[in-house]
Amino acid sequence: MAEYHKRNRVLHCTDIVKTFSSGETEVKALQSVNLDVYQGELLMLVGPSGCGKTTFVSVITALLGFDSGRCIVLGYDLSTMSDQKKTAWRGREIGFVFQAFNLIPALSAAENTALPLTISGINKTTAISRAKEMLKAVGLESKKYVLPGNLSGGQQQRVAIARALVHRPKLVICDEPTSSLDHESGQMVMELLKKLTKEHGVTMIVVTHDNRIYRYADRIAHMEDGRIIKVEENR
Ligand SMILES: Nc1ncnc2c1ncn2[C@@H]1O[C@H](COP(=O)(O)OP(=O)(O)OP(=O)(O)O)[C@@H](O)[C@H]1O
Repeated sequence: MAEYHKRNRVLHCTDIVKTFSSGETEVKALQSVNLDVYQGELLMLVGPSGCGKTTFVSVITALLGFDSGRCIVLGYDLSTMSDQKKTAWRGREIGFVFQAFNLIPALSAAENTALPLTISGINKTTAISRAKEMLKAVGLESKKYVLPGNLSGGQQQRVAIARALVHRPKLVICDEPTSSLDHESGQMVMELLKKLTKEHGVTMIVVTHDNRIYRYADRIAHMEDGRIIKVEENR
């Protein structure tokens, strides 16, 4: 039995449709997406290029609107929220990890990690102290004063993970977190994401093409042509 809590639904999407139009052309990026995601699980979203993965994670984090369907995320019905509420909600409840770590070169690991807190108005001393705790959780306590350029790719991604989690979001979206890493660093990053999911009760949705990391998923949602065609339990 998986360790996540099937009763606590973090995401509930039904019949999500999203069409992009430019001039005469229309692209049905999401045709009718249905998906439930539960608290504390690591769900991987996989599928061929262009099948709609980025569009879907943009919709569920309220970065992109949708045409029809229902999308409840962490108890919020996204179709009824104002843009201002969406921005505040996203900053508070969601963390993002990207393929390109997007660290600021002139800031130390601790300062980079602290950014979401300082941006939200928390004073610098408190922010740095919480950032250091988070760096400890990702195994980088000794690198807290080091600049990103002096860290390996795997270490930079661990700083990016610390930054994504420092404000204690309930949902973390990881977009190809291992694809710019070598095999060993990729496995370490996935071990870490899995551990943080279980220890902090956070829910992770990992978009990936990297089948070497599928074994870290609790479930794998397969997407094709704007639909989720299959969700597998990973035993
Ligand atoms: N802003 C946009 N305007 C027009 N079409 C778009 C836009 N964004 C995405 N699309 C189209 O929507 C479809 C789904 O794209 P999406 O980026 O969600 O796929 P993906 O599965 O994330 O692909 P990849 O794995 O290559 O990142 C594609 O046909 C894409 O060309």
